[in-house]
Formats: sequence, C-alpha cells, structure tokens
Amino acid sequence: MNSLQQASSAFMHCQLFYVRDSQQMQIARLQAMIVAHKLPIVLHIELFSDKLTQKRRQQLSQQLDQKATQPILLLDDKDTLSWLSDGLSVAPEWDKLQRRVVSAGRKSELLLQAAKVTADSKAIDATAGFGHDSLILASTGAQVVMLEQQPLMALLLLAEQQRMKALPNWQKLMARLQIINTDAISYFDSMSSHSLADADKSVDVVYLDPMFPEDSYQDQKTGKGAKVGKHMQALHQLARPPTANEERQLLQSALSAVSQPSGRVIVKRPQLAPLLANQAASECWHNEAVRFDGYFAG
Ligand SMILES: C[S@@+](CC[C@H](N)C(=O)[O-])C[C@H]1O[C@@H](n2cnc3c(N)ncnc32)[C@H](O)[C@@H]1O
Repeated sequence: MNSLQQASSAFMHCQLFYVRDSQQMQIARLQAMIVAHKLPIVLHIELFSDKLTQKRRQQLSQQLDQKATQPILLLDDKDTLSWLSDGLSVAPEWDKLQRRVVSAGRKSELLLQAAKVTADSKAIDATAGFGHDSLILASTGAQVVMLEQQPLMALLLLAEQQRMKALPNWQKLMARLQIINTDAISYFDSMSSHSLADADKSVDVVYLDPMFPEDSYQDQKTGKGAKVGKHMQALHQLARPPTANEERQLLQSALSAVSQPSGRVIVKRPQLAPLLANQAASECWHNEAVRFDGYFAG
C-alpha cells in the first residue's frame, strides 16, 4: 500500500491551486459539494499566479513527492478541476467522450452488448473511477448510480458533473447520473437490508470494473505489459486491486442487488485476465483488449 492509499482511509488533505481571483465562486461550490456529500476531504487553497505550464506541473508534482501524502488539485483557467498525478493533470474529461456517447450503441460498444440496458433500465456502476463507462451506460437513456469509494475520485466526478450540467447538450444525460462516495459492498448490503419491494430500488444491471494489478495488462503476442493510460496510472496511486475475499464479496453482493429475473452483473476484465473470484460467467463478450463477463440473476 503506498502513502496515498494509506492517506485515503482517513481525512484526506488536498492542496487546491486556482489561477484567478474570479474563481472564488467555483471554490465555494467545491467546498459546498464536499460538505453536502460528506466527503472526508480538507482543501488547502492557494492562488497560483504563475502560468500552469507542463514544467510547473512537474515541479508541483515533485513537491507532492516530498510531502508524500498530499494530493494536488488544480482549478485551471477553463474551470476544470483536475488531479496532478506524476506531473500529469488527470480529470474525468467527459466532453472528450462526446463522439462515443452520441454514437453509442450495441454495435459500437461491447459494454452495451453485454449490459443490454435500455432507456427504462436502472444500472449501478459500482466502481465508477473516472465515470467513462457510466457515461456509455447512461447514453442509452438509462439511470446510472455511480459508486466510488475514493473521496478524491468522487470529488472529481461531482465537479465534472456540475461543469457539464452547464452545457445544454449534456444536461439530460447529467441528470441521469447519481454519484455516491461509498464502498460498493456496504452499499449493496444496505440495499438488501431495505425492502426490495420498493420499485425505486429495483436494479437491472450492476457493472463492476475493479482495479487490476498494474502489470496485468499483458500484450497478447509478446507477453509484455501493455501501456496503461494516464487515467489508470493515476488510479493505481489511489486504489489497490481487491483481495480474493473482496472479489468474492463484491460479486456476491452485486448479484444480490440485481432484483429483476432478467437482471445481470457485468464484470470488465483485461482480455486474458482470470475470472473475478474465479467464478464462471454465464456469457462473455470480448475484443482484443477487454472482456466483459456476464453473470445472470435468473
Ligand atoms: C478500474 S477503475 C474503474 C474505471 C471506470 N470503469 C471508468 O470508466 O473510468 C476502478 C475504480 O473503482 C473504485 N472501486 C474499487 N473498489 C470499489 C468498491 N468496493 N466500491 C466502490 N468503488 C470501488 C476504485 O477506487 C477505482 O476508482
């Protein structure tokens, strides 16, 4: 476990740099979000008057290495909140998915072939991360509850949702996303202790994309590790892969949360990775890089 992973179990102190005095309003909104969602995050806020060049980002990042436990957040001149990880700014950047979201369908998105969600569906993305897969699920018109255990990630997601809500083309989709900072296993446990007769709680699909050891993205031909994108690289600093026991709990609790007989749990894995919790799937969908294992409730 690295220092950021340890720090994430208690209150997390984050350095937030902003670049303009006129961003006070955005900062107040971020603080309000932290309070409203009970995120265990304390922001240490500072105006950064230099230009945020790549070199300055690297220097700030090295500062992080010295302090060891304080993640750095940046509110840039476009009012995007990002996390400075190893000198690279990472943010959900949902607008970059626009083309995929607009044209998403079962032909183009393996996830949608597997999940079979429709506009009437309710899905839970239990490992939301940067929310990219949630957006693809929600592109169908489905309601998507996004669970994310890491407060820092939850803050990035909430800030991105707020930013995107201001864009007319995205408002409807944003309204279908509900972001919750919680551990998925506890969330499913609390669902099962409430009455499943409540129609509001009926869930068609639970989607799981748990962390994977960093070296497990193997190139099929060479057997060498495939390059992990900057988003995943950053996530590896915060979150660790589940233990065998956690894998079992995650899959079991997800299966107990899908209430419909036609309901399903879909698990994303690197193409050649072992099954989650070693449990055989009902059906698999795959391409060269990725595999979706489907576990059917009925
Ligand atoms: C591989 S990433 C998911 C990436 C995501 N599918 C996307 O499109 O960006 C896994 C994420 O799930 C979160 N996570 C892992 N286990 C979790 C759990 N038990 N409950 C909630 N979130 C969890 C991690 O913190 C991490 O952000």
